[in-house]
Amino acid sequence: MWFRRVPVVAAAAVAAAVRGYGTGGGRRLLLRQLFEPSSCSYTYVLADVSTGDAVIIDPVLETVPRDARLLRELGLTLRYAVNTHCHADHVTGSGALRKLLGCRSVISRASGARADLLVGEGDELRFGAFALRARASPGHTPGCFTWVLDDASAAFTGDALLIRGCGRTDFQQGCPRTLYRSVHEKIFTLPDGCLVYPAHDYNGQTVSTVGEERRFNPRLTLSPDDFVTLMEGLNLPRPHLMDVAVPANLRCGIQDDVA
Ligand SMILES: N[C@@H](CCC(=O)N[C@@H](CSS)C(=O)NCC(=O)O)C(=O)O
Repeated sequence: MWFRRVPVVAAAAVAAAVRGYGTGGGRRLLLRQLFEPSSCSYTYVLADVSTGDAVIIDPVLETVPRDARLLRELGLTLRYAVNTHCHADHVTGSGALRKLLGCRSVISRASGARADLLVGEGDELRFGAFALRARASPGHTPGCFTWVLDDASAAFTGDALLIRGCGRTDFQQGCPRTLYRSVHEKIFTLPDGCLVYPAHDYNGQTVSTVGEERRFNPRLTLSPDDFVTLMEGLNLPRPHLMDVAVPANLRCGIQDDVA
């Protein structure tokens, strides 16, 4: 709720206000960034160190064995397997993780995909003393969501905002004008120091900050009209797995045929 239409000037105050959520007991967060090389995808594991409750963001089918092993080794209980959106370049691992570990799969209602939990703006996922809150950030797809840690110290931006880039807008009902508005209104309104963790990187970068992207992102620092022109002229090749990935991901987390 507190995230809705936060003006830039109020962002620091908002961050301070929400630090009260579960921080009194000296909570400790575990955060792991994991990489899948064939699609250059990042998967994130977040957990409350004290309780062992965990969330995984954007798992990839091929790396489910690795991720499940890590969760088991660390003694974590996976509560949610979250998809920031219906990916077009790889099959989600949320269905396989659900089968293996009994977690609940999550995606936005606006994605049109199936999952155990369909979320909307302001919804939150709690894990131990922590929570992730959902901010709709459509444009790459209509169902894209950015998940923000409750103290606004980190944002998992999916394909809406990449490091010095952004998601393409030329398929899956993508819209450059919508993406521009999403990033400016829903991500760039977070505190400068908020860490930006994207779903992909193609240049070996791992993490950025809201302040850095607001200043240096070569696409999102353009005017809205110039951004639209740039995005409409990208002419990128289609992701090679698109025809397999999109139908599989629309069955996100509840497919019986993907082990
Ligand atoms: N070559 C890859 C697909 C690369 C790609 O299109 N990436 C997407 C995100 S995954 S749909 C994107 O938005 N890229 C933005 C950009 O500017 O490159 C493959 O074949 O899988």
